[in-house]
Amino acid sequence: MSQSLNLPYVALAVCIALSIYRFLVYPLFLSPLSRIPSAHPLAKFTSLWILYIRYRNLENSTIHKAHQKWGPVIQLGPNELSVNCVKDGILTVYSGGFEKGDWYNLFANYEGVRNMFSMPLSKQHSSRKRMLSNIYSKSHLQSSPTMSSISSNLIFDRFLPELNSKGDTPFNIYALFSAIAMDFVCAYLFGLESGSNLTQDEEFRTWFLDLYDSRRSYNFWPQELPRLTSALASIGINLTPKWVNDANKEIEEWTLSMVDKSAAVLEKTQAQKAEALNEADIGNFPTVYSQLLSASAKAAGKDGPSDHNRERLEIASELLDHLAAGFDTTGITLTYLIHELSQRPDLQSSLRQELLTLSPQITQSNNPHLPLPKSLDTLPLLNAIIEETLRLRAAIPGPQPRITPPGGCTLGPQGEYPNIPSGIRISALAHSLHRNANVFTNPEQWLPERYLTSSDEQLKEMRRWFWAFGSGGRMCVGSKLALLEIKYVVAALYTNFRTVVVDDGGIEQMDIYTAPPRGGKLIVRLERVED
Ligand code: HEM
Repeated sequence: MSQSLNLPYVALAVCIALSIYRFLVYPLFLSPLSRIPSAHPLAKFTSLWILYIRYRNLENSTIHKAHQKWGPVIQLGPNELSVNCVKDGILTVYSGGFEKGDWYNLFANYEGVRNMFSMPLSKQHSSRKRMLSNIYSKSHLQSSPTMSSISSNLIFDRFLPELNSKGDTPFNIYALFSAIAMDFVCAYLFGLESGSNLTQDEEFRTWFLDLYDSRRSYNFWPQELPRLTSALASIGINLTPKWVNDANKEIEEWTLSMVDKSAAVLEKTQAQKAEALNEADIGNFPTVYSQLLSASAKAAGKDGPSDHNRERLEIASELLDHLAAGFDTTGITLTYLIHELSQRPDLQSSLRQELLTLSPQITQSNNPHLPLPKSLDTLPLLNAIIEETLRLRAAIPGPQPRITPPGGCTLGPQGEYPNIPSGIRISALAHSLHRNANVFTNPEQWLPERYLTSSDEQLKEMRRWFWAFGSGGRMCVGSKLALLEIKYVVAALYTNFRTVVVDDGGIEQMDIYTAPPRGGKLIVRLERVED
């Protein structure tokens, strides 16, 4: 009798002992992660702390402060780490074998149609990347007649006329930069005629940018708690408001319309190669669409794709990701570059002097002739200004999560943390890597001069830590396109104008993965420069 009475107490005691072991003793003393410093006292035991930080949009600054306090490897949750070093840090995590997890599912489009960015496994990802890398390479972009025609058209027929139309009226240059960046990327994806024209169509620009921005703060639930989000959705509780899904659908429809126009252009010209087109049509060639279509057909074999609608959605999902990844980031970078340069009139003058050495100069009278892209690469100040903006104001400053592979890994600059198990979420973030004071003196200051006066050794070190485009197999495929368009836009602007900030309220970057100015604007006034 007394024995059976004791049984529940014994069971309770066992449960308590097991819980103490599982939730206190193991994480504090026995887990291979136990020696790694915690970003917060709760991080060893629960993910609630880091979830709260993410929910409040405080992630990048909080993780950075924790790295400054606790070193290059820190624990964010029972199964989550952050690294802030190159050796046994980003070189380990981003060089292969560490797959993407559920966090990237959100970037699939058309109800789950994956694109390169959201493909979890490297095998599938690399086969898609092989289809696309060549057309995004520097050599291809710099020698492509289509890219040359696109650049000339967008700079002379859209961007400069738009700037000229402003007179001395202040305007939001962030919206204009987002527009020209979208037109560049869409023209390369779909061709000039089938792509966007946000630069000249202000009404459409406002519609699109509002639609796009309205969705920004609704990523938390599906990205951080995907299972809870879908479980609640299955019983009718939607954590993402319906209008966000509607906004996504509108953007998807818009992309499909550009895909279909590109298909019609290709069919009309019956050309798969840009070289086959005549001079007038060259800018209308849908480079990326055409490449993806032919590479997919090749991959499908001689019978071609079995489901044409599925193929259309696969292509649209991929291209939608490129336009979204391409316009937002480039617009943000240009905005911060102008914000910084506007505080430095002396540097604007030096930049202009450098730009006047280009041949031909980027003035309306030289329309349609632009200097070659490679001549822009040789301008030290222009390149230093861009590199420094990408460092201090990385458009994607937030963590890029990966999962530790089967077999685990070793972390820490001196390999201090061996035996990290598989299945751990691990990230690095440009925000922190770019603020290492041992590498970038006065890291919080925008100092393009650092690239002009540092020794070769220092420059090499700065470039090892430069991470605005990520690194490894999943690194940004569009980095060379972004740099090309940024250089043309900045060169066109400062050859012809000075910029003066009128209102920079809310210019600070949001503390999120892709980080635009909090206020969504930068109001400037242009002053025409005389020859
Ligand atoms: C200043 C401009 C840009 C910045 C700072 C930037 C930054 C990045 C970063 C950091 C990643 C890796 C993200 C991660 O793994 O979580 C990435 C990936 C990517 N970016 Fe960019 N990007 C820029 C412009 C562009 C442009 C113009 C395109 C147009 C094609 C583009 C397309 C992509 C794609 C498709 C990926 C996924 C690559 C893959 O999964 O292999 N980006 N970008």
